[in-house]
Parts: sequence; structure tokens; C-alpha cells
Amino acid sequence: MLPKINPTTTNAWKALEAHYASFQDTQIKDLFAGDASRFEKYSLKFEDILLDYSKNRLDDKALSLLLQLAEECGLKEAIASEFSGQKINTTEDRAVLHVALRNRSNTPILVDGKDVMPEVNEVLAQMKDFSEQIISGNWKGYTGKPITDIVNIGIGGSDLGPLMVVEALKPYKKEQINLHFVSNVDGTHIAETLKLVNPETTLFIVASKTFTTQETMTNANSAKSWFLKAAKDESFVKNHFVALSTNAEAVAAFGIDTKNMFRFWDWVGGRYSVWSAIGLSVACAIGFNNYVEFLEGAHAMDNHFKTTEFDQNMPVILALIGIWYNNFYGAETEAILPYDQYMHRFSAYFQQGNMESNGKYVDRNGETVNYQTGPIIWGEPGTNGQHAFYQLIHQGTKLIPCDFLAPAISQNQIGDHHPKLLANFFAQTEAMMVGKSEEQVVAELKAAGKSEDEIQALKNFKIFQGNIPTNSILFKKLTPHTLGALVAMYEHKIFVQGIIWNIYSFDQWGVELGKQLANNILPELTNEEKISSHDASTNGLINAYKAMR
Ligand SMILES: O=P(O)(O)OC[C@H]1O[C@@H](O)[C@@H](O)[C@@H](O)[C@@H]1O
Repeated sequence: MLPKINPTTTNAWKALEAHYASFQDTQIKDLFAGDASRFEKYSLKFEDILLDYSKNRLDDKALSLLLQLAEECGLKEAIASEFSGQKINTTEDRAVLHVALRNRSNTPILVDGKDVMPEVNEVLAQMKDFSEQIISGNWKGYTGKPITDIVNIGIGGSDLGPLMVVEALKPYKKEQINLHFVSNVDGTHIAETLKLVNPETTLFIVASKTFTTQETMTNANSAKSWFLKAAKDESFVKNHFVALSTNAEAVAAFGIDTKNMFRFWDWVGGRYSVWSAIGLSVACAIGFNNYVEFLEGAHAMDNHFKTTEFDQNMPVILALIGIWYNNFYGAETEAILPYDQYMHRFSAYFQQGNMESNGKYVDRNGETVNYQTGPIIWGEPGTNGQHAFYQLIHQGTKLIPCDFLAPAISQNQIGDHHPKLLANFFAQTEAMMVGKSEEQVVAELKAAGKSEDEIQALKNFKIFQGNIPTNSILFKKLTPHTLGALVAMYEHKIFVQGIIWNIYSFDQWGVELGKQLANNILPELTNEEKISSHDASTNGLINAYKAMR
């Protein structure tokens, strides 16, 4: 079971507070000036991935206290509990075993005394067989034609994972299969997607752990009606609809043949489910072997996380640096900035991963925390972000630690695009650290021929204070293996932080209230009566909507 230690009561926390008081104004660039080996010391290598964390407001003392914090909070025991299948998702009484889904070494993992690996392998074999039939064209639609388009219908973890991975691994995509993702209950999403596809050659993958999610069931029903309008015969549904779910009854009730159901288990969290049957659209897009490569990469990172000393452990180091800024510097957000267009949904994916996991104010004792928990996660690919929001990172009033990610080898070697992209990556992390001093600004303005008055009027606007912390994550190439490792790295970072913050990272009660209230409101929208059962604003809005429509 998980420890239940309030991190602020540890010796390390108190020592970190004391250290922060004297260290807080230290400039990263001065730390480099004082230590010629800082880059070597503060960087880690794992396979083809280099993590450079030297551009942080971090010294040996802060780092060793953060490592001590991890020890005092029982991180070692917590990792062992997770990997051994203990029910560490206490509020839902479930194990947390996405690591079993990619456990390529196949060592037994027990839940309630039963090894889960045989079932995991069974579903993987089913996914292999199915994806091969789709890709080869052996799986036929109701008029005997092969499938050309797959529409994944799901939301949250049943959408963002496969969507992010299919986008990130586009260079590996099989040409004959087009992928589409429908998530929003806004009818526009399904309507616009259906305009692009032909019922004879389209497969719908209905992805929902619970198979009760309003958005997904609404979209799936609309897709089915659209399909039946063309196919006319219910018996053809089995050729065009498959389900990814833990809920066989609801799948059957929807009319999907349970032979065409790919199951997973309650110990797979939605936001950690791309490694499960939820990855079927990925396997159909890039082929099963590439999907397995993706699992292998994650498994390699799992082993690194499980077996490496904390001071050399990538997810642990990233997590501790995040805690340093979140809890001591008061940083409220973290930006994830991939310099790879294929990774354009990576930040969105980890927005859910982080914010649904660690956006909690109640600790594992059931008490309200007296410290900050999960940060706000956001980001867009570079270089686009540079021309949009980097202004605030460079010269705003908020501290925003940033992760930069980039491949050394582009999958599209066109002219000098890639060196230009990477030059921006390196320049931004350098600029964030070194800033630009008053002396530099004045010298530049002088060199540009400005008068003394002009210089005085302008100079303050052109100064960059710098000292903005960044992690740089450079990898050789965005292969399925490397992507798997990167995703697993961030997953484990979230785990480590949740353990230290003494919260439960694997439930998501915070998504329920809105669903409940929407279910109450929906029937009120289907009649013309004036509504008075809510607060004045909600009543006013509902009644205004009814009058406008
Ligand atoms: O996969 P289903 O059950 O449709 O859930 C989809 C999503 O629902 C949300 O409310 C969250 O709970 C997510 O974690 C989950 O991924």
C-alpha cells in the first residue's frame, strides 16, 4: 500500500525551505560559470534520449534534498507497490497496471493472486490478428470492399492517447488506411468526419472503458444510424463496428458482436490506456509490429524507472525538479514544448495525464492539503509557440519552467528546415537562461546609432531578466520505440509527484459533478417550460437559450 506522509512534515521539506530562502535569487548562468562540468553532471542518457537538466535553478544541495524528500515520502516502496499489482488506486479499489500492458518480458504480475499477463497477451494477439486483417484488406465491408477509413470514437483517455500517437507516428502509417478521431459531443465533429468517409469502406472503433460516456455513446449511435441508412441491414454492423471496452454487457446492448470486442481491465486508467486495447487504432494505422515497438520503448523506460537509483532516474529527476518550482518557487504552470510537428498533440495528451492525475486537493489521509499539488500543463509545438506565447515566458511576470523536446533526425529532410528548427530550440533555451542585460541592451542601441535620450526611453523594454528554467530532451529520432519511452517517462514523472504530494493519482472524481448536472439539465432543454430550479444565472442562461433557439 502507499505511504501517507504529508511531505511538508519531512526533514527534507524543511531543509528545502531553508535552502530556498538563501538560494532563490541564484542565477542559472552563474551556476554554469562556477562549475565547468555542470552539463555532464546534470544530464542523463537513456538509450537514444538525452535529458539535459542543467539549465535549472538547481544546485547539488537542492538536488540532494529533493532526493531525500523522495526517500522520506516512501517513493521506493510506492514504486514496488505499483509494479507488483497492489491496489494503489485506493478510492476505486483498483490496481494500477498500465506497466503490465507493455510488460514485454512477460514476468507474472498478480492482481488478487492471479497473473494478468496471459489475458494481456491474449488481447494483444487479438489486436494483431485484427489489425493485420484490416491492413491486408482481408477484412471486408458489407459490399465486399476492404476498409480504407477508421473512425475512432472516444473521448478523454479513449481519444487523446491514440490520437496523439497516430499523429506522432505518421511516418510509420500504412498508406491504405486513413484515421479519423471523433470525440466532442458537438454534432459538428461527427458530421464533418462523416462527410469524409464512405459507409462501405469505413470501420468505426468505439473506444470507451465504461461504454457509458455520454459523448461517445451519442457519437457512436449517430455513426450507427448514418451507417444503417446506407447498409440497411443490422447484421452488417458487425463488419463495421468494433468496441474497445471493459463493459461487455453494454457493448452487446449497443449491438456490437462481443467477438468484435477488445477488452481491457479496471486496472487500466483511461489516461494510461493507449497501451491497452484502446491502442487498436494505433495498431491498425502503423501495423502491429510498430505498435509493439511502442510498447517495447515504454517497457524499457519502465525498467529504467524501476531499477535505476533516483539520482540517475529520468522520471524521478524530472518530477523532483517540477516539485522544486511548484512548491518552493510558487510556479503554477509547466509548458511542454515539442520541436517536432508530429508531436503536436503531445502537450494536450499530458495535459490530461497530469491534470486529471494530480489535480487533487485531498491527500491520501482524506485531509485537505496545505501545499500546492499538480501544475497547469500546456504547450504547443515550437516554433509556432515562439510567435504566440513565448513573449510572456520571456518578459511576463510569471515563472514558467519549460520542457523542450526535439529529435536530432527529422523524418522530413527538406533543405535546411531541421537545422533551423533546432537552432530555434537551442536559442530559446539559451535565451531563457541568459536573458539580456541592461549593458547589452545599451550597447546594442548605441551601435544602432540611437541617441542617449532614445536609449533611456527604450532600454527597459528590451531587457530580458533570463533565469527561466528549462529541461532539454533531445532524442535521435521519433521512432515508435522512442515515443513509447518518452510517454512512459512522463507517466512516471506524474506518479512520482503524486506520491510525494500524498494524493491519489489514479482516480478522477473531479470529472463527475459536471456530468451529473448535465444529466439533470438535459431533460429541461427538451421542453419549452420556463426553468426556475437552479440559481438565477443558470436559470437565466437556460431560459435565454430556449428563447433564442
Ligand atoms: O473511456 P471512457 O469510459 O469513455 O471514459 C473517457 C474519459 O472520461 C472522463 O470523464 C475521464 O474519466 C477520463 O479519464 C476518461 O478517459
